[in-house]
Amino acid sequence: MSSKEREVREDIVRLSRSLYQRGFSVGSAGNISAAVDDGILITPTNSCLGFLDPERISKISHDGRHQSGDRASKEVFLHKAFYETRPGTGAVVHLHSTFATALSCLVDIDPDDCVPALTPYVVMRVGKVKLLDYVRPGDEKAGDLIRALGGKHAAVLLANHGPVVTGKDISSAVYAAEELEETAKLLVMLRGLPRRLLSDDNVAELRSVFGER
Ligand SMILES: O=C(O)[C@@H](O)C(=O)COP(=O)(O)O
Ligand SMILES: [Zn+2]
Repeated sequence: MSSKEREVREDIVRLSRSLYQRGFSVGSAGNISAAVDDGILITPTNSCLGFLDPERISKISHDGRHQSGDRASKEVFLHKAFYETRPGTGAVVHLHSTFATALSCLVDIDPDDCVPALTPYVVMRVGKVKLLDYVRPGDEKAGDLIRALGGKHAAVLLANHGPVVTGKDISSAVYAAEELEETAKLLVMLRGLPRRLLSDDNVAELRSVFGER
């Protein structure tokens, strides 16, 4: 195993533990993957993000075949679809974090922009979030839904399930997932209040200065 892969495995363990300890995931919910030169590392199915063993993390080839470690997360199709369609994706984080999941259950959110631009940081870190139709966890159709986005979104909400967020590497993806969760919390807190969103010009300025997610 290359020293780079060893480092990525340690990063997955460390950041997953941190997410678990801060309540971004509970029990065995959620899964995290990261690209390495010769495949994709992904958390094993039914594993707890708080207690991962770097040696037992699953490794699959780019075409989805199991290479080593425990059995891969059942959401491997979802993760693979992001790597295949969004160039520059180095990691994918799926959580059941409370507020983002709450948003994914609301009937009146805009499916094309379900996390409106409340603050600059969510625009910079997360970008426009698409709501994907409900499919059973582990259903291969989730991969088709991601592929149909053509790589345009760095983050999605799976209806009645939770967020999936990508990044160029594991820490960027985790930070973006945290930002999405905090923004979802603000949106839920502000429901029913006359909130002010960033204007289209504000968002355009952020995208031109910091790039589009
Ligand atoms: O919600 C589910 O069942 C999955 O999406 C999940 O979060 C955990 O599945 P595994 O990664 O297969 O444990
Ligand atoms: Zn899930």
